[in-house]
Amino acid sequence: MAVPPMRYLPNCSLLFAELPLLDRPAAAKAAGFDAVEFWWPFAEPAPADAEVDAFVSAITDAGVALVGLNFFAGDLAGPDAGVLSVPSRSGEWRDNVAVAASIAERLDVRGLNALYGVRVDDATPAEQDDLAIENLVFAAEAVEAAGATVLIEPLSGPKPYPLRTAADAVGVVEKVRAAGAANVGFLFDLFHLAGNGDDLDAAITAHFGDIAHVQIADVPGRGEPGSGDLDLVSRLQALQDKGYDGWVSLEYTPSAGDTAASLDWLPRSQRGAA
Ligand SMILES: O=C(O)C(=O)CO
Repeated sequence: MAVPPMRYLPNCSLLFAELPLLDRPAAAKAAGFDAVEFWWPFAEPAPADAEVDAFVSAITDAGVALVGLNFFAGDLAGPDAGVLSVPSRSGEWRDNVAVAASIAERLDVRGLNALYGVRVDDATPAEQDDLAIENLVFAAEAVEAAGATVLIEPLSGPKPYPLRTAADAVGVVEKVRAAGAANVGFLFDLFHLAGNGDDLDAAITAHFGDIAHVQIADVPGRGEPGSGDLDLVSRLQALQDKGYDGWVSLEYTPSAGDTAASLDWLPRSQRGAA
């Protein structure tokens, strides 16, 4: 498989996960990458300063850029997929935004991924959507000084997560912009969208101007490119042909559990920042 020369980075919540979290940035650097991203790396929305400092040091000591970071998303391995549209969790969201914004300022993080949250029984979809826009504007304003963009991602899977298509996610981007925050963009995750049966080519055509970040994994299985049957190469080529010059995150689970072996498809010469 020959992928176009783009700026690739590993998502270190899934890649290098055979190592302790704080050892992963250095492992990514040793594997040839200049940048990484993480899902929220702490159990709490507002961890102790010492925990944050240790994470920041792991990034800077490794000599990589932290390009992307998810905001706190609740129990992502369990029932949650974000907290920002869940009324009982707005306090956690606001506490978390302050910490995430400070990390963004310290490390010059470009994109902060704001998972939308699942539907809950004690609020209507309309109430959750109104709260989501309010909380997204709050986050966008908080990270503006760092020059960062808030990212909106569609997800696949069984949770009652309402953003399933590119149009769903871009609809939220447009509402946040209409509410006054310009630094918000669409996270074009090819794995989740393909898993939901969305038309990737149509999404690139219709929503290219809103794409602020790209994530890839193969389908089915969320393994490395080549482990499934999704045509990632032609979609990356289409993005490049249209002028996408942002980052492409490798957000997959190495199919044999070994990150080094899972990177054979990406020559070392294509791993550094272009
Ligand atoms: O939960 C997931 O699958 C994600 O992609 C989070 O960003």
